[in-house]
Amino acid sequence: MVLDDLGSSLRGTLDRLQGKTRLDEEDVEEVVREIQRSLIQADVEIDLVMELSDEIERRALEEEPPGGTTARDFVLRIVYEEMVDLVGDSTELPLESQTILLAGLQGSGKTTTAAKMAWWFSKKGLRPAIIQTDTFRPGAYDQAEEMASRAEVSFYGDPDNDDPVEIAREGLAATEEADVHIVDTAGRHALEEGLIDEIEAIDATVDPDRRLLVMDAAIGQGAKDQAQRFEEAIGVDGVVITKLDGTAKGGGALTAVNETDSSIAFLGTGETVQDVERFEPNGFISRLLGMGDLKQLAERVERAMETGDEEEDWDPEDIMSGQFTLKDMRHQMNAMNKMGPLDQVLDMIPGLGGGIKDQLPDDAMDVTQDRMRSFEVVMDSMTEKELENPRSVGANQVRRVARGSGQPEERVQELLEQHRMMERTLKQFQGMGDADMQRMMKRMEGEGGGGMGGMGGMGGGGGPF
Ligand SMILES: Nc1nc2c(ncn2[C@@H]2O[C@H](COP(=O)(O)OP(=O)(O)OP(=O)(O)O)[C@@H](O)[C@H]2O)c(=O)[nH]1
Repeated sequence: MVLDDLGSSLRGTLDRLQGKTRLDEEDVEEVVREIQRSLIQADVEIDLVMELSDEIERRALEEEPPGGTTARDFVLRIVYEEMVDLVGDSTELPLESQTILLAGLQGSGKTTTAAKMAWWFSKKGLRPAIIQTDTFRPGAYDQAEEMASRAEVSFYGDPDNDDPVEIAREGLAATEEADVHIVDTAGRHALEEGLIDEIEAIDATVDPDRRLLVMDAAIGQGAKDQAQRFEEAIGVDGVVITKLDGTAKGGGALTAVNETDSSIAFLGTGETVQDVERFEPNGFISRLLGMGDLKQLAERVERAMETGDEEEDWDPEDIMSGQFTLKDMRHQMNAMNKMGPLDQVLDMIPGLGGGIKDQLPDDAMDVTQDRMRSFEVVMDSMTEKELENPRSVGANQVRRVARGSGQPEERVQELLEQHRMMERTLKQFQGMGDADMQRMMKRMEGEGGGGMGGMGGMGGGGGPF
């Protein structure tokens, strides 16, 4: 899909930040370089690339990662927010009577998009009509009529009339029973004066509620000039990016959005009238970065910032007294991102510290780090409710979380099983008084300190991770 390169190379760079809770300039420069490289490859205009990457760099160096947030999540949230800010929300398209004018170069996909949008509006219960004013390209009328019948919507054109403005006027009158009028216009190979004059005349006649610039995803560096000219001529309220089902990157359309201070309305993903998607920034950017549901992650980091340093608020004794949630597990995993984490956590829990840490096998942490990384990615795609109450997670949620995180369902199940095991172990400790706790620790140490007893070792399987 769009900007796929950004997803894979950026993911690699961000994963290298996995164990860090603080960012140095070198880390940030590496992430920014990756973003610049990928956006340029995706045909985003260079000035826009520099503007975006400067802001990411500034924020990553100036802003404090909130407690309990890894450097990777912190940078990811910044990249996500800046990308969403760049593409903006989808163009407002109220489900009510309106007239929409489509403009764009020859072959950009206007006629196809007119039929796709008409089909989309008809599925929303509205009565759309397409008005075909292209008198320039032979065959335009027949193609438009054919596509309108495939979309099963009203159509108006006049193959015997060579005045597009008159066709537009007559078309509005002839389809007055429709509530959404989509006016398709002629394209040209380039931004000729004739094209601009014609589109200005049609615009003045139909006085549309919305003007959408239709752009082929492959447009590349030419997007800026094209967007500027149509913006000057009629003003652009939104962009439709077509042919995203091909290899094209679509970055040029991001330039057009920036240049016209507009937004993206639809994505064209094939030649049939059903191959159309309403633009949605969260899904678009999350898919783009290949990082599961980033909106969840961004909101979680946001909450960590609002509630202060969660790490300071979190008292490991909490897990001995109440419900043990996946958030507690995440805290422990974040603590593990620092130095010798479980040791610290154990030291924080009365009676659980002492000689146990010397019993942990050396490679335990390494095995745990790998599994922790994938557990983190899984948790990034879980809702607050699921994190608070993992026992409520059923088969459907497991499927959704696996899809959103890009992890196998088995990994999601493994996380839930590890949580249940850890919770069971902790319940054994909860009923104990300090004296009992001490006696238990002596017994465990007496048995060669077999790891954490019910908490298991740190190796694969059987342990809390
Ligand atoms: N694969 C793919 N092809 C598309 C898409 N949108 C349009 N096309 C194809 O691109 C070609 C041009 O589409 P049109 O809708 O005729 O483009 P136009 O802007 O109306 O062209 P003019 O009428 O000459 O100005 C056609 O072969 C369409 O089938 C898309 O999203 N994906």
